[in-house]
Amino acid sequence: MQKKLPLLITTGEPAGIGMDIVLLLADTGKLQDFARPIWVTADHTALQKRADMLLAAGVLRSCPRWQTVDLDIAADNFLEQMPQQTHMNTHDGHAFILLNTPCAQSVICGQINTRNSAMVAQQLEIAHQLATYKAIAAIITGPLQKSALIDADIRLPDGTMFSGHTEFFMQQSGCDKVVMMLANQAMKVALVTTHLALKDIPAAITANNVRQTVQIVIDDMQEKFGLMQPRILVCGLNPHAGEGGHLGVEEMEIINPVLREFIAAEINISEAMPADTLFTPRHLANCDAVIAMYHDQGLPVLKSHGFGDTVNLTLGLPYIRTSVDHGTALDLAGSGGASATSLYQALNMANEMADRSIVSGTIV
Ligand SMILES: NC(=O)c1ccc[n+]([C@@H]2O[C@H](COP(=O)([O-])OP(=O)(O)OC[C@H]3O[C@@H](n4cnc5c(N)ncnc54)[C@H](O)[C@@H]3O)[C@@H](O)[C@H]2O)c1
Ligand SMILES: N[C@H](C(=O)O)[C@H](O)COP(=O)(O)O
Repeated sequence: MQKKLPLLITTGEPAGIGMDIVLLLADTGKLQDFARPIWVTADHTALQKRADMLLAAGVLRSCPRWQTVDLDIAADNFLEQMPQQTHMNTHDGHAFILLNTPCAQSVICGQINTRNSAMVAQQLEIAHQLATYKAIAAIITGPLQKSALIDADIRLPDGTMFSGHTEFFMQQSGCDKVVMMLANQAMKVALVTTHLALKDIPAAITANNVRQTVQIVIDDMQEKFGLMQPRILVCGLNPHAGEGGHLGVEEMEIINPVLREFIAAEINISEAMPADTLFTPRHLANCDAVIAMYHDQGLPVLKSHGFGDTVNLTLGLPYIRTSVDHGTALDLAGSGGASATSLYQALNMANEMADRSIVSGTIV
């Protein structure tokens, strides 16, 4: 039988709860639910220290066992070495394989230290390289502190400000466009724009952006969720979807002409709808995905229906990437108060997508 490739978890900001939630799932045996090796990127020393804290807090029953691999990321043959590691799995008593990504300075819970931000970025680089090389089935990201990477002057590959995992993986993969989607039991919400200041959003609502977003949502609802004829509802940008042009013209001039192209092609999609009433049970009952124009139009509604139980995923990438729905929760790091449910859901979704996908003839 073909071996299944690993799921890779990046723990993100070391002062936050990324390591805590991995340890919590390891302690309860839930990392074994996926019948795949689990690889984790983190600093070995910081992880051990966090485990000790959680043990002392009484939230871990025992210290999870893991096997540490010291990576020589700078080595030319870094990627060639990695597939040989796939024989290491979770059946030998280890909860996971730790790909050690050392911090520059020791980690203090809840205290951002921008000297450790390069290590956060390095985790993303490793994840991208392993996914591109098809050494892993999927990337599952823990939370990072965007402001820390910005303050450390860590930039996206195109030299612009670091704004999130979504933009990082998009640029590293050479994609022109990807789509942020968050999903829970209540709904799936995809965004036309991601991490943009409110004042910059209208200019980003172009016909091309709307068209690319819709197409990626259709393609990935089919490929990643197995929904061959997805039913999609689309929010307008303005109050009351522009009120016939009296409260904004983006719906009439940009959004609806694009949506009519898809309707003419017999795609089950709405024209722009007033966002205030779109998210009501009557509409949601008859739709597979909502497309919102911007971050805080869609995500607050979705998170109010299941924060902590939601998965963030990136559509349109050449590999599978899911994520937790929450941030670094600096206030909870090391306390045992963090919930690991979103990480579990993100692992579960990535695993299901990997089981469904066939990459280069290899079942991942
Ligand atoms: N996936 C990601 O990398 C990601 C996602 C969202 C936010 N962020 C970043 O996180 C940082 C902090 O953002 P924020 O304060 O707005 O959001 P946050 O999610 O870190 O915290 C919001 C509130 O929710 C609580 N909380 C968060 N996760 C929890 C968990 N697993 N269990 C229990 N309670 C939890 C926190 O204690 C806090 O009270 C920002 O830099 C933001 O950009 C990262
Ligand atoms: N908007 C995301 C959320 O609410 O979960 C969060 O900022 C993370 O984004 P990235 O996955 O791009 O880092």
